[in-house]
Amino acid sequence: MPTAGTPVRQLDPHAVHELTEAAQHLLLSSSTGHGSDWSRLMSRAPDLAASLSVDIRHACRPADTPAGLFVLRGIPVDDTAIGPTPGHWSSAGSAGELYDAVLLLLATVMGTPIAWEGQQDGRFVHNIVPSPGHEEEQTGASSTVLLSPHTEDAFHPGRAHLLILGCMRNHDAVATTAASVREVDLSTADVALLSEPVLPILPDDAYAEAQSYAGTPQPVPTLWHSPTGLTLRYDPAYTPLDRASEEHRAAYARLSDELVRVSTAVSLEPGDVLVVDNDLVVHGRVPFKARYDGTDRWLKRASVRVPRRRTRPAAEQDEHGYGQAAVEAFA
Ligand SMILES: O=C(O)CCC(=O)C(=O)O
Ligand SMILES: [Fe+2]
Repeated sequence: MPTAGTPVRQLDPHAVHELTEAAQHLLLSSSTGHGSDWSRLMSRAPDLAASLSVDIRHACRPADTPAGLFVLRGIPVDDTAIGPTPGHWSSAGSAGELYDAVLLLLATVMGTPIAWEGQQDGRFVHNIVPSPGHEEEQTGASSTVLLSPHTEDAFHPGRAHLLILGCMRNHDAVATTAASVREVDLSTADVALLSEPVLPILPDDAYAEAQSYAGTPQPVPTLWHSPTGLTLRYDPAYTPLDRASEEHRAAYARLSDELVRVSTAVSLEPGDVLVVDNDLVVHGRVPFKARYDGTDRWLKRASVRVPRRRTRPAAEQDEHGYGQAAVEAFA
């Protein structure tokens, strides 16, 4: 069970049936005989998503509490049928592709799915699995370290508005952590300091190519007021804090402490779909010991842009994004 306090939106059996039928239809109509043609599949997703019932659309409405997240529950996962957990994203192939299609449909109801050429081969649905040799990284492939709270793809102006994590398997109940900026208690002075563009956010280890980008990293604000309230862009593991003044660092540390204070742990169960507002909520993961025997924790991840959402500072339009481009589905 997710920790008490996480809003859970239960899908009824009828909605689940409808969703899985639509996902199966999407896969069948995009089958090439040896896998799925994902560009064909993506092009068919909008019509199918638009035909889904009001129950599903209602379940996909924006997060409506300051926690900025919710869990969709009720989708069954057959632990045997999905096969072993892949040892690395690059060997996942079509493993669990029914759930890729389910996540893409949900993502399409919520907005426009995005992918990154420089990450997981440009796939729209990523496989998050612990991988040998990556145990201590600050990426989804790690395990033994705390994956510290972060905004997803914080280095980039095209980052997702919503992050969707679908659970395939989680035998050890390893928790995802989440903390909302709308729940922190910070002084007006600290908010003002952290609203100044002082520090850049560098590309994370999942983006090898962006890390060798030759341009100068551009400083960005950590906090700002958007029309809906306080909003953040935060990834301390990739922020060169030593470039800031002592005063700025102290304010940043107070924000970090507050995010820890309000943090919740969400232990996803198979079939759970966690939807996180990436403008309000930072997420991470507690440390765990990988099994590396085919029964490891396995999540699917999709990223969504919400058309016409105006939560980002105008100055972001001038950022170079370290040469990376977010690829929008149906563009
Ligand atoms: O493993 C998790 O629960 C979250 C990993 C993560 O940060 C991500 O998938 O973006
Ligand atoms: Fe993440």
